[in-house]
Amino acid sequence: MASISGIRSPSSSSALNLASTRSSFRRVSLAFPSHRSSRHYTHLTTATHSLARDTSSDLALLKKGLVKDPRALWTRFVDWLYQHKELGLYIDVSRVGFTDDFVNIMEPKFQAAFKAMQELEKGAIANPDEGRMVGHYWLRNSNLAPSSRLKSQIDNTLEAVSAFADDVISGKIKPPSSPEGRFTQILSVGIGGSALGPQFVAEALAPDNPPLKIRFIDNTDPAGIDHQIAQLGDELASTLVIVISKSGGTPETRNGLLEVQRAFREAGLDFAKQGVAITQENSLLDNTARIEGWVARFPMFDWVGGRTSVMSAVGLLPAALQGINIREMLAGAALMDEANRTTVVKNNPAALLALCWYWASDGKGLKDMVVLPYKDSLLLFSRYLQQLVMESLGKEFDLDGNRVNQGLTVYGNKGSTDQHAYIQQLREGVHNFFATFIEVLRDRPPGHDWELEPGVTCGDYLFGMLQGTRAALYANDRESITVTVQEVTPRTVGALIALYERAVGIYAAIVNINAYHQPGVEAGKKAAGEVLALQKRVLAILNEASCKQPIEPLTLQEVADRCHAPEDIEMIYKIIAHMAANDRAIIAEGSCGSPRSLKVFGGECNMDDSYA
Ligand SMILES: O=P(O)(O)OC[C@H]1O[C@H](O)[C@H](O)[C@@H](O)[C@@H]1O
Repeated sequence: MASISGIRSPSSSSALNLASTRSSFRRVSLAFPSHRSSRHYTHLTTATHSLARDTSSDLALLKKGLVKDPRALWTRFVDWLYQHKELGLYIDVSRVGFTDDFVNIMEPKFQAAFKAMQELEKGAIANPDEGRMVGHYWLRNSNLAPSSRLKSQIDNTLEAVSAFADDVISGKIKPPSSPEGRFTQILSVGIGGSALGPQFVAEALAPDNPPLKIRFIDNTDPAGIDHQIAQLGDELASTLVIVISKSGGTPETRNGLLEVQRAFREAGLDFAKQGVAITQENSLLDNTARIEGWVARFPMFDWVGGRTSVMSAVGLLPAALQGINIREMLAGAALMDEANRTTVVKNNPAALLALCWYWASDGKGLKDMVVLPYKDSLLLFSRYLQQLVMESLGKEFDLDGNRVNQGLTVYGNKGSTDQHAYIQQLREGVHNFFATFIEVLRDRPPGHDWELEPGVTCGDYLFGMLQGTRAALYANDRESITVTVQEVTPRTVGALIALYERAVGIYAAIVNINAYHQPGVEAGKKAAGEVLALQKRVLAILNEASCKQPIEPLTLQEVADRCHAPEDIEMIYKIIAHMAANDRAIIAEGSCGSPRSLKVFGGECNMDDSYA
């Protein structure tokens, strides 16, 4: 059957192959100058013909772009509004322009995705490349765990985390040499999934005066580490250091630990009496903590990925120590998981998000997701989602081995702050995004509000800014989702995390990728290792040169030749520039601005340095 532009559409109806549908979309769209209207048009064109529907009214609608008539929009709003009563959470997808036909086309894909999620929850090897189960949903409902052994691991860990936190807060477990007689600070050392969840939860939920305050070392930046340690000052003596690493071998985390241990030594403190490890059993970190006799060790499980580990000891222990109700967080997540098990797309909150993501980004990440919480405490949500979404969905190959270069870019900060930064471009500039507003209805705890002008509170302004931005973006054909919660509580934060975890899982199933591995991360790590190995050779050559009488400054080419790595001369230049800036290489002649002029030797004469 022919579409209106004369291009043939895919023929089957419910079994419609979205990949071929997409290629038809693309060809059809060439006929239309406006990207927005062409895309709407093409979706409908293919859909309506393949499903043999009456298209006339929809076509007229699509030619006009998004629904703009206020009454029609209200109807769309009411028709599609999702509400989770118990959580007090709403999702409004009315400002995303998907059509009913698109929903119908996607239905089989969603049913397959729901099935995949059911299998995953039953313990299937949902991460085939790594041969692993994917069990973060069991963490908030251990009855779902596929064996009693796993269930008791979850339950026991939760008990142990709660008991340990209680004992630390009450002072039963205390640091050996603190005048305060109890722990007052947490220093969390970890990176990626071993930092982002705890950081988000702390920012969102820590009370103003928590029993223990938290700081993070989440990088191998020496100045950043020094800053955290300096800020602790004398309180280092009452700091509980939690080292978090699933693998137990991440270099940045190891470096953070070594730096902190050095600070403890310099302060005359016994690190082991203040150290806690969260890691997989028998990892390097686990063995170190066991041998050195750290205060406590908590397990991470093979079947929980770093980016979904916030409901394991990784997120729960730091949260509990800050006085955050972790059982409520788990309850919120469990309620959301339950809602996400329905197989009716319209009633499934995570599926609704996945549907919008697919529509807005053509199922290929062609548009970015801008996440805008209008609440300061949710500032880190977009940073948290960056790893959850981009490490899960950003994949080169699909499950069948086809090169797909999938992904969905996430960024954002908070409203209304961003209104004074980049909303200008969102409203009027390059149209390469869709927005997600996170709205929090409760402005302040009851009884604290006041009107800063007649009839208007500070929170009314924030509300007005959100609604105004949403409307202004939509008026310029920029689509948005709005997720609304009553308050930022452990329950709603747990629910939000669970919502996005599931949306990522469903979306990944729809686009047929493995959301649970991260092969791309290894390339950078491997290359970093090679750089450090080369650096050791460069250092040995330079130090040897500095031992000569007289000292023998070398050109970059000479260094490269002596390292037997002439092809690495650019990297050798960068290594030397970095070492020179840190007084470990001496520039005898020339400058880094003209690399060929450089002559260098080592910062110290050390003939013991060897290189292979
Ligand atoms: O928890 P760790 O094993 O130290 O891993 C920390 C992070 O490292 C990696 O680079 C992975 O890509 C992340 O998914 C992970 O969260």
